[in-house]
Amino acid sequence: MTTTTIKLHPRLDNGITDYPEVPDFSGGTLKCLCETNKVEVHVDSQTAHNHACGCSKCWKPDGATFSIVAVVSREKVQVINNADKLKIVDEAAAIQRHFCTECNAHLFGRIENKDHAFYGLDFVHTELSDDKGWSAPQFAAFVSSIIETGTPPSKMDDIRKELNHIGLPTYDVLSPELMDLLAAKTAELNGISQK
Ligand SMILES: N[C@@H](CCC(=O)N[C@@H](CSCO)C(=O)NCC(=O)O)C(=O)O
Repeated sequence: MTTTTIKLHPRLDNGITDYPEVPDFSGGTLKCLCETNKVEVHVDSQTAHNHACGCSKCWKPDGATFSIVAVVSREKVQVINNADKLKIVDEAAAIQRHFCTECNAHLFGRIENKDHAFYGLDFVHTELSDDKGWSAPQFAAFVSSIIETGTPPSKMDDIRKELNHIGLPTYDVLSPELMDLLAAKTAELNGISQK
């Protein structure tokens, strides 16, 4: 189905596969890619805002151009095994991505800044879970950002078409709904009331 030679992501290249979203799904366990002593993180909830992300910072499986990442309340995220293998990619980043120091998979990204619009939410890659029922990707974010990591601008038209073809609207930042939340937080922090 892919019209471009670019690999979007194994779960997007043949359409949106492996996302049999289940209405009352209540979560599952994310496991890192190590053969043994896997880091395990239990997510005790369905996720929201699942999306393909083209930014340079979100974890992608080998060969993929996009990550697939969703959010969930931080209280629902608990490391249950091999926490000692986790480290933070960049403590100065808005999203503190906790990765496995052996296989490099990102288990969860946490926002610690209480003034951030998304404080209280963790970012997770549910492809790291064998449990079936997680929410499916709904849009593609930070699409132009893939140029920053080597995709030629000449391929962007085909890539956007392909993302649209599989049902994902494309944005060069986040979705309008999430951008509105970020802007409303900025207004709040600046003491501007919405009439
Ligand atoms: N062009 C940059 C964009 C980086 C960026 O802003 N990434 C988003 C991704 S969130 C998931 O969709 C973000 O909010 N980052 C905050 C952070 O990483 O701490 C690039 O590609 O690097």
